[in-house]
Amino acid sequence: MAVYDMDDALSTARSRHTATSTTPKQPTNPTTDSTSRYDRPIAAAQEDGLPIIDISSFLDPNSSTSDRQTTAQAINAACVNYGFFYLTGHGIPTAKLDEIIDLARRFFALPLDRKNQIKRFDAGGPEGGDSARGYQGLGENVTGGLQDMQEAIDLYRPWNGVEEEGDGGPGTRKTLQGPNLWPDEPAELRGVYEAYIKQVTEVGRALVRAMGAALNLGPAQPNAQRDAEDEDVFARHCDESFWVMRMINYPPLPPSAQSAHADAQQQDPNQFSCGAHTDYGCVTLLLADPTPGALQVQLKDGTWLPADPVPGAFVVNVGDMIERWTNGLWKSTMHRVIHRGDGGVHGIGGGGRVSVPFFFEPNFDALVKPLGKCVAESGTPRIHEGSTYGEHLLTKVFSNFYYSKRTDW
Ligand SMILES: O=C(O)CCC(=O)C(=O)O
Ligand SMILES: [Fe+2]
Repeated sequence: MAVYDMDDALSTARSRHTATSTTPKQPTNPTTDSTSRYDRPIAAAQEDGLPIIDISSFLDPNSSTSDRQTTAQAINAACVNYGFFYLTGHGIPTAKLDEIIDLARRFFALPLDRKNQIKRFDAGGPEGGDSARGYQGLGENVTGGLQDMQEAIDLYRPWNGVEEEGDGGPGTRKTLQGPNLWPDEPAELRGVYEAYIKQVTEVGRALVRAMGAALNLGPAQPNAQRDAEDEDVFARHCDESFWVMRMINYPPLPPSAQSAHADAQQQDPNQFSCGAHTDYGCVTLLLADPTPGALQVQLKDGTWLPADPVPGAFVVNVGDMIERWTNGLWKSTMHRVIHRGDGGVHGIGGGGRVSVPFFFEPNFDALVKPLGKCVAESGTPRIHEGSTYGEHLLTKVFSNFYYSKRTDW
């Protein structure tokens, strides 16, 4: 990563965060023609689930142009209608995916003091934390101001820029500039995950190439400029992807205080395993255990569709940066997780649901602004003046953690 002025990025991020936190949120996926054009796709998803897309033609250098076009068209339809789809043909064996889930589950089954050996600490503090990497216990993650019922390890692309001294003086760090904190146990976790990150990064690269083709941006010219608006524009801006990977365990949500005495089925509507949100970056490749009914995706009519796992497939969604690049032609769709524990118990961990999302993101210093062709096609003014992915990420890191823990969990 190129040298990056962290202080500038941080102060821009802080002011953006303050400015946006008071702005009412736009309705999800507004469309001018939501009663006609989108009726059928909504009904289709409600009956058949989200579309399934095979990405193999963008991973195979010998695939035919027509196979790639078919895939690209399917991606465009899925992104216009839902912003979510299942991805197959990625080439990562199902046994490897199962191992990733199993290793995460084994980590979460450890006693809390062992998990806290890789605890996330605030940047600038004496523990050398960077506010982002490491283990966070139940209730530390916050979405929309509410605590999520989850524990997680957060890993990021290693920081390749200059490492500056944190605000607390020598030995302290700036936000995101620390090393990843890998657990010692299970001993094989780190090696297996590092190999997986390489594989899933290749899938992310193929996916953003397919997305450029899906938008019909036209073939890349040899020696094209980084910001040339051709079908490789996303791939160039993600060539040093500042990826994020989370290992998450969601214990079943507890019954609310009132419902414990009244109707046990009735649950606190303000409690979420992960509150409704959009993802920050480019594309998310979500791997989850087989628990049904946990992840829900908001359709354009406002209803919530369960996105249950399909064996061997990733659940993919586009994030805020793709929405910005496409000037809203493809929306970064709201989703949430509600795991009540009635879907059965999976191995160790007492009914916890485990997922491992991989966020394939733009480069930290990638300047993301609406593409001219998408602005013209959307027929609406530019939705954003443009800023770096790093600035956007920092606003999210600041709004994501809860510093005074609830004690009733
Ligand atoms: O665990 C899941 O199913 C989704 C997690 C998620 O949406 C996220 O971490 O952004
Ligand atoms: Fe998400």
